[in-house]
Amino acid sequence: MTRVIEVYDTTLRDGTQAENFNLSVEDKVRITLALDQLGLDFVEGGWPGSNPMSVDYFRKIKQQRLNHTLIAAFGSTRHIKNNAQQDPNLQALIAAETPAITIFGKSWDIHVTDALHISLEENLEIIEDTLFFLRSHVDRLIYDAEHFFDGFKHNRDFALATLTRAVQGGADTLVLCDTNGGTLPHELPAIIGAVRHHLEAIKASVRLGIHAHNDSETAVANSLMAVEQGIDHVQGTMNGYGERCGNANLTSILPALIFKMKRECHAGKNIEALYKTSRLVNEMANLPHNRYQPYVGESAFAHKGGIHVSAVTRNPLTYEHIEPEKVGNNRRILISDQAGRANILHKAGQWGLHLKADDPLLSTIISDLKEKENQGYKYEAAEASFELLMREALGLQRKFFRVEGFRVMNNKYRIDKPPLTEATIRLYVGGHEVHTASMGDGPVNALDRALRKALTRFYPCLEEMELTDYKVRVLSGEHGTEAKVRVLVESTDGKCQWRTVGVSINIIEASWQALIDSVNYKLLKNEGLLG
Ligand SMILES: CC(=O)SCCNC(=O)CCNC(=O)[C@H](O)C(C)(C)COP(=O)(O)OP(=O)(O)OC[C@H]1O[C@@H](n2cnc3c(N)ncnc32)[C@H](O)[C@@H]1OP(=O)(O)O
Ligand SMILES: CC(=O)C(=O)O
Repeated sequence: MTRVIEVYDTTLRDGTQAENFNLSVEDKVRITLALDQLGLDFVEGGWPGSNPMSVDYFRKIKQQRLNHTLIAAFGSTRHIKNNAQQDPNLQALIAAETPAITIFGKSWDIHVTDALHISLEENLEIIEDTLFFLRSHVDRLIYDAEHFFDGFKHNRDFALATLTRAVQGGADTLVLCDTNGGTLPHELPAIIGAVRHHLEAIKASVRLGIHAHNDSETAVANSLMAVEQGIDHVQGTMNGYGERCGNANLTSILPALIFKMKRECHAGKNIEALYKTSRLVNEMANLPHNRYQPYVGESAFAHKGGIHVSAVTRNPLTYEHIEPEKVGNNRRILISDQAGRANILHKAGQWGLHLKADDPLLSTIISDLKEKENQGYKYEAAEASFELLMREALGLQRKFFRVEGFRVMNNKYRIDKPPLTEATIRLYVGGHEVHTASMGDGPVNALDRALRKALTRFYPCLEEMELTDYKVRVLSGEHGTEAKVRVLVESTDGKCQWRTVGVSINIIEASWQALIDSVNYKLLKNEGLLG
């Protein structure tokens, strides 16, 4: 009989051992609540013997109502100098008052002799009596057999003996850890088979688990292979954070278990929350979301090549391994020089523009797009500019204003003072000539201000708009300061965001193009002309 797979998250403990991945106590509590919503069985909150923050977390999480998740506190076997009752680490674990405790111990003989400087027999003793001491204090007692796979390969009898002693100490779950992440999937069946055989021989009735690190980039594959071999407790972290190259990534493991291997696990009940939970973890850690991440990355279901888009719009199965909505993600169609008719028709439909497959303007739009991309424009990240380009081609662009010219002056009047920048603009709105000037922190800021000053009395909605990001990319390094630049501008009006692009050998001209597109887009939006 196959058992329900237990999923154990260690983002808050092993995840925070990753470089640059740091969480406050409040972040940890928020992530715990989200993981509970997702339906994970365990959340390992930290090592209470390690730092006051972990202690604080265990105190605060007790005040929260969790629907399903059991909180686990983590620590090592007792120190050789202490007996279990007096070991400060074990005392801290009990004080955390969690329903589960996870203890890691050494399985690899060189760790015992070279890292702990104790004998193999002493290591067996500290495993057994640590677990024995903790047994009565918790519902679930989990033993992480650190470096189990390496230990097994070097000294099989000793590695197996550590498991025997963990069982004798009262562990209900034995987790085989690939701590250095060097094991490959094909090695697992023989090792797990030997462990199962050993446990049967000693008549142990325990769950077997896996905890894989990603140093060979096989942590997810190893975890899934372990499940194939009958393991029914899987540890990992959200987005794969963890010491060095990370841990097994639960955002890949969960959908694979549920949708592909058809295994039952509680997290399956709310798997459509996977995408937002994965993003929440990154937001809490103030890290960018990896757009290429399987299942939960923004590009995981983004189609760029014309051939792909054509097929996917006819039947998504042609280029998608699962439906994006199943994990809370969505399909995206990209616009670039690799687009074909299907990409353009899809965007036209999305934006409410009437364009038929046999309309000759379709070819005009595609050739305009490819010519512009060849000049350096990139519409993938600036769809608002492409929508304007399409409207222009379809004769749907409104002329809100006509610019006659602009001038930007940068005056470094004293070498020890910041420069003063001023922009002037001359434009027409209907029959009115408008001539404005504005100072700014820099040329783009001065232009932006002068443009709004000129237009706001005709179009007050521009007051709601602000530029939120500005990126410049040099397109060819061959001509030094004469190289072309691409400017990407991100704008918002508090309700939505849009991105526009400009390209020129002059950075101010490129910025101006992106700025003008952004303003035009906002004006169209305000008139309800956007789809
Ligand atoms: C595989 C893993 O990821 S395990 C988790 C690793 N995570 C961390 O290390 C983060 C939290 N760690 C910490 O805050 C600190 O390392 C502490 C509080 C645990 C220990 O700090 P310190 O007492 O200063 O020791 P230090 O950090 O140098 O660690 C080495 C000590 O741990 C002992 N130790 C290491 N593993 C074990 C173990 N499984 N069982 C018992 N003792 C152990 C070593 O024997 C050594 O003690 P010694 O110097 O008396 O021989
Ligand atoms: C326990 C653990 O984190 C490891 O062995 O990698």
